[in-house]
Amino acid sequence: MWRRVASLSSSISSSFLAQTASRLNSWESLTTGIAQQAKGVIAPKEKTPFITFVLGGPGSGKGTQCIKIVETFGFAHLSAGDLLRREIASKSADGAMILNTIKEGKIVPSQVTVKLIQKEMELSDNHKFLIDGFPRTEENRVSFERIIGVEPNVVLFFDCPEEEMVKRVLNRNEGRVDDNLETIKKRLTVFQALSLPVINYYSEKGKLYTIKAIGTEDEIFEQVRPIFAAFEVCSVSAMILSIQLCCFFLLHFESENLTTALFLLNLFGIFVMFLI
Ligand SMILES: Nc1ncnc2c1ncn2[C@@H]1O[C@H](COP(=O)(O)OP(=O)(O)O)[C@@H](O)[C@H]1O
Ligand SMILES: Nc1ccn([C@H]2C[C@H](O)[C@@H](COP(=O)(O)OP(=O)(O)O)O2)c(=O)n1
Ligand SMILES: [Mg+2]
Repeated sequence: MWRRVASLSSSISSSFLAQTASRLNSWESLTTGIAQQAKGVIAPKEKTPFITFVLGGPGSGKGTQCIKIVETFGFAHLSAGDLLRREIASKSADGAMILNTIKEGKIVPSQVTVKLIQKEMELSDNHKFLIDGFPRTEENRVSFERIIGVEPNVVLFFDCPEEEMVKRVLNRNEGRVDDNLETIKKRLTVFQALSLPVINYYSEKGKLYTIKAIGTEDEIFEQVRPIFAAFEVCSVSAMILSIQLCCFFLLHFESENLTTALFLLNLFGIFVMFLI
């Protein structure tokens, strides 16, 4: 299963060790919550957040796939673009600046966006977050790490040809100020220059899952589904293994045969976990 997931992308080039370490950390997040706590975000909550960044060019289908991930895996969906548009609509102090930046196809200063994301995370009862359209720059990424204090567990990259993205954006029909040919061209240049380095950074860290974002919405989701399904399987396996280990130590002094049997069962469990 793990190798099948990895083969989804030619750009998943990181070492097995990096991926295993990342997964072990994620198991903690999904099960026990003993992993490092995020500054200011989850102090009052029991579980460590499980964070997925959803990246891709404009119109690559991030928002569309996020809806499906939420339905299937129960994440909270935080769209950076939606949060910024809400700021514009609320006529807040930053509203005019955000509107001009978006019209120009540029990126809003990180501190503004990260504060909006942080507020939503604090308000949410969920501990699994899909952060859509963020980080779009290295500055976004560093600012999130500094203010929130955690790294993502998973980074999805929806890889879509430019001409398809342009076609989709021009047909989006949501009344957005940036859905016009002039702005989309600027956004694509910004994506190449500022967002691709972030994607490469996560690829090197072994956290990137590249999705070929061409085909029907359902076909694309069939590439996304196994990624989260594998994390769920891992968290269940980790729980089973913990229970087995408890039994092993409890029964250690009771019966030699039982101890040997449980020891072998544990070895088998570990073997299976590294296979999936
Ligand atoms: N697989 C797909 N094929 C064709 N159109 C799509 C597909 N996925 C999404 N769309 C449409 O393309 C537009 C952009 O999708 P969206 O999810 O808003 O992308 P993003 O959030 O990456 O900008 C929307 O109108 C959406 O309905
Ligand atoms: N991290 C972010 C995300 C979005 N923005 C701004 C600039 C983007 O062009 C707009 C729209 O972002 P959004 O994610 O909604 O755009 P798409 O869904 O990719 O078309 O918001 C930003 O400045 N910083
Ligand atoms: Mg979107």
